Amino acid sequence: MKMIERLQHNSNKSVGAYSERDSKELRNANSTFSLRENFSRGPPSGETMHAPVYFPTTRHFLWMTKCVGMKSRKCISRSHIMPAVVLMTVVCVLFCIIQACSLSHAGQIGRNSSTSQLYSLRQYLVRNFKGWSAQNDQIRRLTMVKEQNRFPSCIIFGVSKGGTRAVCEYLKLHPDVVAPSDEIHFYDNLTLQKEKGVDWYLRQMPASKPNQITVEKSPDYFQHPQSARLIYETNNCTKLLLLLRDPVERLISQYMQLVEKNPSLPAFEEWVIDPITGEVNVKHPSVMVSAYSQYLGDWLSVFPRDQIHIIESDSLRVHPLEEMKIVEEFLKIRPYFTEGDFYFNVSRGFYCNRIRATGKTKCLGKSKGREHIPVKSEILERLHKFYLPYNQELNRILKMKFPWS
Ligand SMILES: Nc1ncnc2c1ncn2[C@@H]1O[C@H](COP(=O)(O)OS(=O)(=O)O)[C@@H](OP(=O)(O)O)[C@H]1O
Repeated sequence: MKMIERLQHNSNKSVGAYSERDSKELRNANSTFSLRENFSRGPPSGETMHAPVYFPTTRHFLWMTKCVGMKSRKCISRSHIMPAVVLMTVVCVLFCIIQACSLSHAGQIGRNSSTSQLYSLRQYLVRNFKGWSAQNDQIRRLTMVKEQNRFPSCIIFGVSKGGTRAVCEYLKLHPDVVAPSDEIHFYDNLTLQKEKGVDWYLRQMPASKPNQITVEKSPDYFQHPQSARLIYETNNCTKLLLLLRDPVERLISQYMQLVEKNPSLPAFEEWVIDPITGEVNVKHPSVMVSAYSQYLGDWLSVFPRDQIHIIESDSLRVHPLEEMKIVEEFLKIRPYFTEGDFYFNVSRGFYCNRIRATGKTKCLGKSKGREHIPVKSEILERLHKFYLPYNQELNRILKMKFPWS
């Protein structure tokens, strides 16, 4: 205490005149006082506020009166500046990363899982800090990157094994198109509709900019009785893409997929022919999906014909560029596809893509283009005969003719 009194006594000395020994002692003295203790004591009687440097509680007092208000440069020492610079650098770097991820998600930069995680972090921060959110919106307005989740303008609604993945992947190359990477299966799943609702469906769509359209592909919508009406109720302007393939080929393709998942499935002939009646087994939903006319009526009773574009699968396989140009026109997106975007991959047996930005090639996964089992001609004939009336009805409804109908 003696030492403190001496220091208080010296309080009218100038800072410069203060000896190094004194300041060392002052530091030690201050460190023995708790913050609360010092403030409750207040300045000793007779002590004036203009020289708080020499008051025993100087350190805390300084922080309260000068440093916090940043009015005095004296109190900003090197030990304060360095952490502040480091902190500001970290904040700036984080801000840049998060903004970059935002752009990336909007399709400006390549996407990967870590950027989408950071994008989610950014979304979380934006939601939670309203001030930052307002600032962020302003930045977005200024940079014209107004990205948001939108309901699909186009749904590839069927048919399963018709080449739906190929069309979706081709479309995703177009800069004006975004699409979820997976099938959403919302309109063919009553539980999803009841429990999660249409807001959930919207959240599954990737963010898009105003000049982009969203495309979704879930080929099982085609045979689901409620899908057409539900899609129309969500967005009656939705354009629909339908791929139709030779019904027998489509059935064999689906059987190949089923048998890969369940190797104990009977051989194709036994599976497709009902052992009791000796007729085509209509109990298999997969058999009936190829009876296209059965389902198409539902869609045409809800959607105007000009909102549905039909692609014949074999034509897409052989002439992808021509078919995609027609799709561009149908979707009213700017012409983008050129010959250089497609190349025939001999080992896969279909066209794959060449990515413009990187020059790399991109093919569909191994689950596409499975080798088909050989089927006896007698079974093939029976199947063609079975589908004939459905194909004729299809021609009548669509006023079109297909190579297999
Ligand atoms: N470019 C192109 N054009 C036309 N068809 C193509 C193309 N690329 C792949 N395929 C064939 O599409 C079949 C898979 O169809 P989907 O993608 O609709 O299958 S799925 O319903 O999503 O599982 C699948 O049929 P299978 O060969 O019978 O497996 C593919 O061969």
